[in-house]
Amino acid sequence: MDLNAEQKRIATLEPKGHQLLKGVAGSGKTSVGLYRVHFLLNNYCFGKDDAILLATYNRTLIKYMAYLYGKMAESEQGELSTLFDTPNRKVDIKTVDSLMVNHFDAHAAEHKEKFQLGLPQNKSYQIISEGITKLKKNFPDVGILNQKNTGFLLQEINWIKDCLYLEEEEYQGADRKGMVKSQAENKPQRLQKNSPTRKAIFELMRFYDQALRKMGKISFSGMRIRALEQARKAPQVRYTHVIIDESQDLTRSQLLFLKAICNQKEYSSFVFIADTAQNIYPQSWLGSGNSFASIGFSMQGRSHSLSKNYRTTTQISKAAYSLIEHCAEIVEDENYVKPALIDKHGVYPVCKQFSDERSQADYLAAEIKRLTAEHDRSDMVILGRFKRQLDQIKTMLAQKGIACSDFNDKDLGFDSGDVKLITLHSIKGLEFPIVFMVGLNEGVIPYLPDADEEGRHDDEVKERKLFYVGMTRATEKLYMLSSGKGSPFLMDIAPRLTRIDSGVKMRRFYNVAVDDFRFKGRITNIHGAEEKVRQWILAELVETYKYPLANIAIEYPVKAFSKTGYVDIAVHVNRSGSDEPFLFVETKRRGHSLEDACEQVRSYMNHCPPCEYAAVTDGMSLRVMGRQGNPVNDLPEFREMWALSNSVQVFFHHLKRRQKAQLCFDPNDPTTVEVDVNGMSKLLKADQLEKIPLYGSIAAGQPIHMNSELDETFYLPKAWVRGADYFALKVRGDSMVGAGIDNGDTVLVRSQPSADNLDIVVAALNEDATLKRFSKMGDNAILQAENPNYDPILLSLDQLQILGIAVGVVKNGIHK
Ligand SMILES: Nc1ncnc2c1ncn2[C@@H]1O[C@H](COP(=O)(O)OP(=O)(O)OP(=O)(O)O)[C@@H](O)[C@H]1O
Repeated sequence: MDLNAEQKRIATLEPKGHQLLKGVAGSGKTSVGLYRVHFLLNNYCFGKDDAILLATYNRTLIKYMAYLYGKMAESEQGELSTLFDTPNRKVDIKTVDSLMVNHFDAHAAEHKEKFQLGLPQNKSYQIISEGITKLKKNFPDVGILNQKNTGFLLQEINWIKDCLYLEEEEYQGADRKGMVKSQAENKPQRLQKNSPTRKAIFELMRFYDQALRKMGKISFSGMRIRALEQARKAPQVRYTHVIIDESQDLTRSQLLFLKAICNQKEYSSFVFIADTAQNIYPQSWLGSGNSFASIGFSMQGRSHSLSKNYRTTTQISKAAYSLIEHCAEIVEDENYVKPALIDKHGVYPVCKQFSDERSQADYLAAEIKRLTAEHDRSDMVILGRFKRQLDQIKTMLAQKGIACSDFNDKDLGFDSGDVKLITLHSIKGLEFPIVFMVGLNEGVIPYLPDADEEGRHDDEVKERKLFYVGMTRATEKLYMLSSGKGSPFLMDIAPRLTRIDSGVKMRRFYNVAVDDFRFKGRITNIHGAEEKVRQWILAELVETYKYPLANIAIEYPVKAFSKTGYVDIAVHVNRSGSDEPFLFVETKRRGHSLEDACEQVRSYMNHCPPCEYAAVTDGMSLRVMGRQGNPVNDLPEFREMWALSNSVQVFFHHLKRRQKAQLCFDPNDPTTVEVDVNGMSKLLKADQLEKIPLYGSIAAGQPIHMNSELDETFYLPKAWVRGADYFALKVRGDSMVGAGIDNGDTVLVRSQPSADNLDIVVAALNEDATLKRFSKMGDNAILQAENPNYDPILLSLDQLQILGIAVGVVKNGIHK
């Protein structure tokens, strides 16, 4: 992978103080950061005390960086400096917290303290709960001191510390976006500035800290405060250049820590890499409305942006953008960068809803097994909002023989063979070819456990960003699955950019406005749940599958014995001069079982022989079957030929390649032929077709063109008959039935005077030409029929005149 010109320009800018590199997900920000390390190392790192720090958010991102660097190294042909394989004395690629922990340890040693870092969440909750009981006596009117708010209060305490509001006064005056609660529901109330509520919370923080200290413990936010103090006083290292990836998610204490360990040389530099659309943590400083100026930097004239998303396909990129494009808080942020598309086409994301976890897991298992034919399982990742969702999926998939590994396991690399399980928060910054987002349900994402209207909005924006982060991790295929009522975010993703299943053109369910309903006058229950599904399918048949509305009927009567049933939707097409039902669709309300509907529609199809396809759907799943009840992946698209009153369909079998195709044309104008190979149809016009002379019989001893052609016209795609002369011959008799060539068929023959053993040849014999299987025996030839009723013909080679070999057969005759 080569960086583009703009990326390289940014990566090799002369280091001059601080800079901001902003850009959309997948635009190569991390790649540029890595390249810049190489550039700085070779050009601005010669002093004895010079060193470079590339700071990341977590450990998995370091693994990811090694993988990205490897990709770049491949095309730089050994030019890139070694950063990962052997440690470089002058370059540190580390998580911010690991550096902070080192400083914290030094701080503890200096102060002769001993703390154990972190404590289980249930223990933290217990302490907060005790604090609430104790403080309630002093603050009886502060509603927020309620056992129901334990989780919120713990988060608030960590936020205060991460923001370094170490004095109550500072906290009392701080802007606190998104933490507003409703009194009526006995939930936390607005955290008004200079209020008893804030005083109570600050007191609770003191209580919590003391309790921890007594236990010999310290929280991560507490650790960071001490680390910063230590770095300001006695930094363990000083970096000439600091590059901070994912800086939008760092806390104030982390950012100031990095500033404290930065050297102040003439050529020192400090680069923030950020994407505000991907800010997902509530404690983050820059991502929560605070300016760079608040940490002592002015970015005016110092920012560079990257807008091309190289990671995902155009389809995934567009779908992800449609999720955020109407969210003002995201797109109106001054550092937001609008994505630009590059030409990387793939398949549309699948958006699918299930009624429960079990059916979601069944689908997931089937899809993983199907995809295993083209992908390694290590290419696949399952993303959940919560760890508990992933644990459940893991168990269910294990029952189906699919092993999954938690990505957070320390020893798990990118190329471990199992499907990986990762939470949405932990996948930040990474990428995988196939991403399954599971359990995207209402109440799960956005997850807003204790927010009221005002607070809800800010939290919801963060959750929307989290969803966006998940979507933008997929390089090739994205699945968005829900196992109950779907997340409202799914409805915000433009339906035209999603599909109801893989390999299907149908877009996922969407509501059609009642004003736009089709067949309005014939609907009995216009507001019925089933009607919504029918209107969606009708819209899809017309808009996606291109069936003219004139070819569609609803409540189509089908006589089954003495009863008449009514099919929800029937599509008819014009073939061989008459209108025939071609496709039946039964619709059910969302979540309704499809089994009965399948049975019903199959029975309709059986009582209506011309009908070739049947489909059933409840808006969540689509099942399509062929005439024999055989499953078919997708509905066929409308073919222009079906609009003609006289269209004729013939089947072409290529004898050599064993391929089949369907040709459809109007005999009055055979210079337009629709060719369908394996369900892929193409309309070919005169300049793409070759007229093939068609003979009824061939007189021996004459050049072929001396024979008289039949009136019938016969055109085939030029691509099939390139590079040789071809003619067609009408078959009379049944001598070749064993080769699939029947009386009345037409064979396509390549003119040539010789044949290989076992070719089917057209050979001049007596007065006529005959079609037989050829084999050579010394100086003789045997012409063998493919029908035991006929004897082989033996003749010497010099008696035999081969006119050509049969390469294909057109069934049904050319005319009907
Ligand atoms: N110029 C390029 N040509 C081809 N591929 C590129 C180019 N730049 C980046 N990529 C690829 O795009 C993908 C995303 O790169 P990278 O992780 O650096 O982006 P990012 O902006 O940091 O993404 P995010 O913000 O989502 O973490 C990687 O697979 C990378 O190899």
